[in-house]
Amino acid sequence: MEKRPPQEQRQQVLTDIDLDNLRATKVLGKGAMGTVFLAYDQTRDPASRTPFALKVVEKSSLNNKFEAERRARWEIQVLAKLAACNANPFLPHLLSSFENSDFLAWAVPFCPGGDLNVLRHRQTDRVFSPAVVRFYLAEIVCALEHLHDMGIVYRDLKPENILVQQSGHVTLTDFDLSRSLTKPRIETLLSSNHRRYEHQPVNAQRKHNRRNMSRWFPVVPNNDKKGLKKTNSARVSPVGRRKQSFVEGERSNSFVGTEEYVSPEVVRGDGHEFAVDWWALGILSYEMLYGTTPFKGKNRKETFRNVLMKQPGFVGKRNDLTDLIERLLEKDPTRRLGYQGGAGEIKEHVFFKGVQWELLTEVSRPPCIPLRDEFDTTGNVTTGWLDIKEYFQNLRAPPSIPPSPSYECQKKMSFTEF
Ligand SMILES: Nc1ncnc2c1ncn2[C@@H]1O[C@H](COP(=O)(O)OP(=O)(O)OP(=O)(O)O)[C@@H](O)[C@H]1O
Repeated sequence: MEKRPPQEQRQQVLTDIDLDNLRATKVLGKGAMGTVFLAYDQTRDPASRTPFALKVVEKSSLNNKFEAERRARWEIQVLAKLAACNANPFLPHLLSSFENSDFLAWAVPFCPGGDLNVLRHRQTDRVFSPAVVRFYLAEIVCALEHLHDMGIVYRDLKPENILVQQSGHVTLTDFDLSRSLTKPRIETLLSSNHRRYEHQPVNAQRKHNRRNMSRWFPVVPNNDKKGLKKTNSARVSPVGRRKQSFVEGERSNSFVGTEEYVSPEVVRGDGHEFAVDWWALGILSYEMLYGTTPFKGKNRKETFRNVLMKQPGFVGKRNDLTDLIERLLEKDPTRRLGYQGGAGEIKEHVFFKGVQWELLTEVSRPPCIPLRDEFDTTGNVTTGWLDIKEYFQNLRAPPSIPPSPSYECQKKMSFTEF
């Protein structure tokens, strides 16, 4: 009889994986690029006690093979870096990877709680209380801070990419859109014009790209007339980025990421950097609070126009959270909270007053603790085994939709220790 694993997943180390030695129990999700399985390593873990998430990309199924493979390899690289730097508790890390002529696959810790979009839809009124928003935002700020310190812009922050771990703490997923701001790139940028954005017409602003380079170099004024080479770095390959949605609230992923989360500087086609993540944090905070994003229009054009022109609307009395949102949704990236002082500036906002940043993982009662539904009450694995290679052979049939995860949600939370 296979027994139920302990509540907290043990620290996993998978040195090598081979698809032939893995057993999958179900499909956890499907993205544009790959399929994510709940898997076990039969050789090292014959009792199937230590599940992990295995993302598998079938090379022949990729529309834009070169670009998609590049993105997959980049994601593996980011996850490997995260593993090497002793993983942040709110970021995943690479457990192992595998490649042959047909597949690219990599393993990361399993998050049984699904994503924040699913979780929000399970709440009364489909919104989180400000205390819950604070809990999750604090962890996400720490995750983004860690990535930015590594020189990586995440560029795909949205509830669907925030997963709930067994412990109830969150972790980011999906790094294929992320991008490194490398030193040579920064040097190139330094030779450009650093005039501050003024409130100018969009076309004029387009000429004044800028980056925050103070993290690596002191920002010095430079009179070089040549403008920055425009980066269309948020653009992704024509590979569709539509993510399978398991609940209401599905939204489309476009050539610039997810439309409702795209920042004004990206819409304008200006170069962009870390501040795009702080913009997305503002959209995320708004959606967690109100259950909708602030600039959503009837179509992409209207959404983008709203992103550029419209101010976010707030219901009811203004408070610390609405102030934070407003400051993150500053259209001019150079005036946006986090632009000058990075995550530190956001952590100091009054909404986070009292948060003990070093003790976030010590918070014993996160808002929701997922139930391990792949195990029945007697501790047996409830689902059958799935042959991964066979799954891809049969892929012509539509993928099955995984059930929503189960949660034990606390009715009331105490944030006194938080
Ligand atoms: N570690 C994990 N634990 C549990 N489920 C996961 C994990 N990683 C991914 N998933 C599930 O698989 C889905 C797809 O994963 P992911 O977003 O990484 O794939 P993708 O192909 O990169 O998607 P996209 O089209 O957004 O690029 C996620 O939305 C999530 O539901």
